[in-house]
Amino acid sequence: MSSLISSTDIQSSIRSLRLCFYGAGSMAEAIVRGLLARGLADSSLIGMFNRSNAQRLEELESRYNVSVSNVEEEQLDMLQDADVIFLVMKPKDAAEALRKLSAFIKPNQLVVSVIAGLSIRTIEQLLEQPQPIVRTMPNTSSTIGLGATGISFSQSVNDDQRQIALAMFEAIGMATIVEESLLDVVTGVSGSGPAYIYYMMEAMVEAGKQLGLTPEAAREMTIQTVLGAAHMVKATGETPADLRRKVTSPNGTTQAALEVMESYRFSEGVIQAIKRASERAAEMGEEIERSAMK
Ligand SMILES: NC(=O)C1=CN([C@@H]2O[C@H](COP(=O)(O)OP(=O)(O)OC[C@H]3O[C@@H](n4cnc5c(N)ncnc54)[C@H](OP(=O)(O)O)[C@@H]3O)[C@@H](O)[C@H]2O)C=CC1
Ligand SMILES: O=C(O)[C@@H]1CCC=N1
Repeated sequence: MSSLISSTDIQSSIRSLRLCFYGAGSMAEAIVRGLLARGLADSSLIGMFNRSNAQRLEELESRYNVSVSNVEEEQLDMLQDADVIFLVMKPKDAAEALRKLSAFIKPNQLVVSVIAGLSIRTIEQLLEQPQPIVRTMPNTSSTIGLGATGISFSQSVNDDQRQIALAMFEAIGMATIVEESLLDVVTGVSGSGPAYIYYMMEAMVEAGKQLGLTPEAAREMTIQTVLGAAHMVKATGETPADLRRKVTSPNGTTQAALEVMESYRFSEGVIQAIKRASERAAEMGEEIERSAMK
């Protein structure tokens, strides 16, 4: 693969790559949908398979025109023929999947993992050979091109492969290269992050309904408020704290609301939640590492 890329036509180079998605759940779909929507992949070169859910494969085939298979030999062909293999199964299924892959993976095949907690070292252990590995932590907003992805590389990833990986994740949102040791933090902040915002939105909609808004009005007002707030931070370049102060009139409604939030230790709760998510990512990585030793 190293001869494929010049910096000027990286996008067309990526389009010529054969991609295999080992796992066909939410995250695999988010990446495929994002890459296709941005014209950065050719559906005829994408293969996807899962463990047992045939109906899910039919859905993906009809939605994206990708190749799918529930036949083991065909799945092995997809893996063997791929330039890039995406590991998109749950952490608990990773060790078994990687052991299977170790039997035939070739040194030039790029492995891209999105699995929370799973370290490059454990992937290498399970593959039992040096391999170019890109460890990432994206999020589901990649589906609409607004993902946020942290990326780390194994030592054997060459410059072309770095560019390929970076361009793929930049095409489906923003991507930042971080030290591998920080990927668990990225998981806590942005990997799980969309769920925190949805959780907040659920509560805002519920409050609106309880206070008499129709469900539709509560939902629409909440969506626009979150969208507007995120855009304001980005468009103005001001800090969230400054923008918050501009909403908060002395002794007004916002101050009253924020005081209630603080009495429930809202900020502290969010900080502790993100620390716990990141700690949990490390625990999940250790669990896979232990099963790799067996
Ligand atoms: N969801 C999210 O927001 C994010 C998830 N991640 C990471 O992405 C990974 C996938 O998560 P997500 O997409 O949510 O999970 P899903 O449960 O939606 O999908 C997992 C997929 O893996 C398949 N699978 C499991 N074992 C095997 C196997 N041995 N061979 C082939 N396919 C297999 C499952 O098949 P079947 O259904 O047939 O069992 C399913 O298609 C996780 O490791 C997670 O940490 C990272 C960032 C964000
Ligand atoms: O909840 C999880 O474990 C995965 C990782 C990041 C988002 N979802």
